[in-house]
Amino acid sequence: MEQFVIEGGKPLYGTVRIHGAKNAALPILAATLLTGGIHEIHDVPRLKDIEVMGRILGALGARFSRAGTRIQVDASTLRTCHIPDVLMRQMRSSIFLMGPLLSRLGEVSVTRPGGCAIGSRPIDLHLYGLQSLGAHIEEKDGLIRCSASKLTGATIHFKTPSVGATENVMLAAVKAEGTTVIRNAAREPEIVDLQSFLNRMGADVQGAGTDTIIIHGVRELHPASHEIIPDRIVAGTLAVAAAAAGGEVTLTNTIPDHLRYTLHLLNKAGVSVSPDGDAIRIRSDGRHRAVGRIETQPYPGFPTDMQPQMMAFLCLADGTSVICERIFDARLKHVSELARMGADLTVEGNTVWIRGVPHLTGADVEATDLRAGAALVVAGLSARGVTRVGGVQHIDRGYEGLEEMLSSLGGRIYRNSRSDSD
Ligand SMILES: CC(=O)N[C@H]1[C@@H](OP(=O)(O)OP(=O)(O)OC[C@H]2O[C@@H](n3ccc(=O)[nH]c3=O)[C@H](O)[C@@H]2O)O[C@H](CO)[C@@H](O)[C@@H]1O
Ligand SMILES: C=C(OP(=O)(O)O)C(=O)O
Repeated sequence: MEQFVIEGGKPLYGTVRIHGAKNAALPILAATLLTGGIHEIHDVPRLKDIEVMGRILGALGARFSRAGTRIQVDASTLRTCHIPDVLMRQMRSSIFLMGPLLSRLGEVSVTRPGGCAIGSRPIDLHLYGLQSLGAHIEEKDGLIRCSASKLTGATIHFKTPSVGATENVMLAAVKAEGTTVIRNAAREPEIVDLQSFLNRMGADVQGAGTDTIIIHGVRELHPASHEIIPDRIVAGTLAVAAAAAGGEVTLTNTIPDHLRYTLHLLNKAGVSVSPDGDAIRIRSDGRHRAVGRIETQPYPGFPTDMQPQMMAFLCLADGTSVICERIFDARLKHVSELARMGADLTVEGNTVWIRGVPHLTGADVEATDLRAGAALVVAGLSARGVTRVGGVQHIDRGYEGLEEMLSSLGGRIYRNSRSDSD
């Protein structure tokens, strides 16, 4: 098992380019199954989840190849509609394959997806959406079989906005007969990116980024070329790391508007934030103030995927901040790890009171999921002494070479193999 070893207390200086977004790339790669021919996707990060998606596409019969940050997929040779359980379990995004397989082959069989252990994460909205388009769904002995002789457009009203369910329905509906309307759709930028890719393939999708998406079914799609949007969570994590450790960092290849809420909070805490075109400059002396009460919300609200990192930052703020996690029911596992580093945190239900302390102290901590791991890295960079963060495999799901990006900014962080006796 690997760990990050971090010598904290060093300010960060320099410029770093933000890679493409995992959460945009994954549904777009799933979309390549909708038709045969060679698709070309650019700026796809090298991440564990992308590798798993490649393995799934390969297991389904598609050809998947990477050259640098460009991925080519050709699904002309798609030969099965079954995804083995061992692959389904490796990430949440395996569920995105349901929509395209149903559309292309008229059937799909999967088991429940895996993903970060951050809550119960049901799939009822995915199944409701596909059923509304005419799919017959049966779940028996852990296997979900979904079939449809024909998909027909429908109006789908989600009881809560779900990023994944919105994307799955878009993927299934682009070739359905007639018009599909998704109401109370999720509005995340990654959904807008999926819409752009689908429209490049010849689909007719409008409204992504609002709560109503309208999809007019088309008969044919064709392969397309597309560049993935920058990862707003990676950018947000580096911004928060620079704010916590102090220094001056410029992030390039960003869409500052996608980070609006995170940047607003940093500003409120007294950090200097200057967006300039596709760049964002963060300047901080490492001292900042509490931000009051914040709640995670669907986009454009404060993102749950930034909650742990923001909490790590606020541990060092002057005063008390309160964070309420409203999207996932078990996304506070970093709290006990931050406490090992001297953070003063009190949890009640899904709400955490964060009383700022003058400094954190290096400790041995464990990443239990992707963003919890990122939060511990942020804490380690700003702590006094040495922090060892275990569970690096979770961090590798969402950050390409996080330690290299931070080292290039002067952070003292390196990857180490850990033996059980350590
Ligand atoms: C690959 C990807 O894009 N992952 C992101 C996606 O996950 P994901 O798409 O899984 O998250 P959702 O937007 O679906 O989840 C939002 C809420 O809806 C609930 N829900 C979801 C589906 C369902 O069928 N039933 C149901 O009740 C969830 O439990 C949660 O409370 O959006 C999350 C919320 O922004 C992010 O944290 C994840 O990083
Ligand atoms: C929770 C996340 O990912 P996933 O939905 O793939 O588990 C995340 O990116 O923070």
